[in-house]
Amino acid sequence: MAISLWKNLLQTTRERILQRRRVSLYNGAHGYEEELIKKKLHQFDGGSINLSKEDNGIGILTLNNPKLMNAFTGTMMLELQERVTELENWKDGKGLIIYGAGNTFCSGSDLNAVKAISNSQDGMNMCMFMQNTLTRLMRLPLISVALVQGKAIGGGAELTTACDFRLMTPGSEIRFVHKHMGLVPGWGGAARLVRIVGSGAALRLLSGAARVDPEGALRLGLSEETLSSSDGTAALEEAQAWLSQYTEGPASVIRAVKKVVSAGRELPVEAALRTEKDIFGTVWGGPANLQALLKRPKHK
Ligand SMILES: CC[C@H](C(=O)O)C(=O)SCCNC(=O)CCNC(=O)[C@H](O)C(C)(C)COP(=O)(O)OP(=O)(O)OC[C@H]1O[C@@H](n2cnc3c(N)ncnc32)[C@H](O)[C@@H]1OP(=O)(O)O
Repeated sequence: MAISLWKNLLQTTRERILQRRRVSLYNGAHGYEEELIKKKLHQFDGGSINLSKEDNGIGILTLNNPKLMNAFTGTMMLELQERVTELENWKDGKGLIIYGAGNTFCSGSDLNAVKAISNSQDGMNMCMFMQNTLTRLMRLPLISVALVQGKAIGGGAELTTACDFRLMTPGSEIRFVHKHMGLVPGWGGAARLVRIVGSGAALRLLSGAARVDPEGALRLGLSEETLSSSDGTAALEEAQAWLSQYTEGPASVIRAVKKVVSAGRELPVEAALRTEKDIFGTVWGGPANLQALLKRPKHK
């Protein structure tokens, strides 16, 4: 009993060390004054970001502003940051599904708010806030899925790229409309899209502002699967079933798997190898490893 407690304490300590290595993308040195930005965003209210943490370790995050096609108001951006903090502290979490209310994903920033913060400094501040938040979302030690129903437009398209996977329903579309707004992605969507589909396809999607349907997304590697149902509840159940095949197993192991892949995805190879070593150290001789050694499973 004492050994098991000691090992859990050791694992938690190691996790805290690894977690401390994560730093915010932007800080004061970049002119990022978070409290000022939050005060500004608070002026634009409406909608909500809801989170349900299921017993199976999968979180369901709902973009809830259906009257405006789930466009992000300022307060929804603040709530997204709060939910990401909750998810960072959810130690039993293994997976995450992000979807929109009303059978549609998200149509980007609330254009009413965008008009009010159209000066460069406010725009840059919103950009830094959302890049910070979506980078933390991307780095969660949970396997994440964007369930795209209806439309993922502009910032909504960018939000899908902050997830590990995208699942689309029949008739849905992902569209980076930024060019038509006289913009480029600002929530980190360009940097992530290049890593998902390659620079050539990313350049075509951004410069062409093309609609990407489920078949096109499969061809590009932007979507993993086209679900059979576009109905909200059925599509969410399908997405949960799809994700469950990857989150089955001890949370400590699933979270470690996501961490080593995140390291491989983002770090130079030697830093990735050292991080992999550190994460390996948190599971080697851990409860799941010792139990497996006792069972001696045959991997037929
Ligand atoms: C870095 C990210 C970037 C930024 O922050 O600058 C952005 O994301 S900019 C915003 C990019 N998004 C858009 O430009 C989307 C604009 N909306 C549309 O193109 C359409 O609404 C569409 C294709 C999403 C859906 O079209 P549909 O015909 O199915 O529905 P409606 O257009 O009638 O929309 C219903 C209702 O929602 C309002 N709406 C939709 N999107 C937004 C939005 N982004 N901001 C504010 N309001 C939005 C739309 O105006 C309708 O309301 P109504 O009162 O009936 O006019």
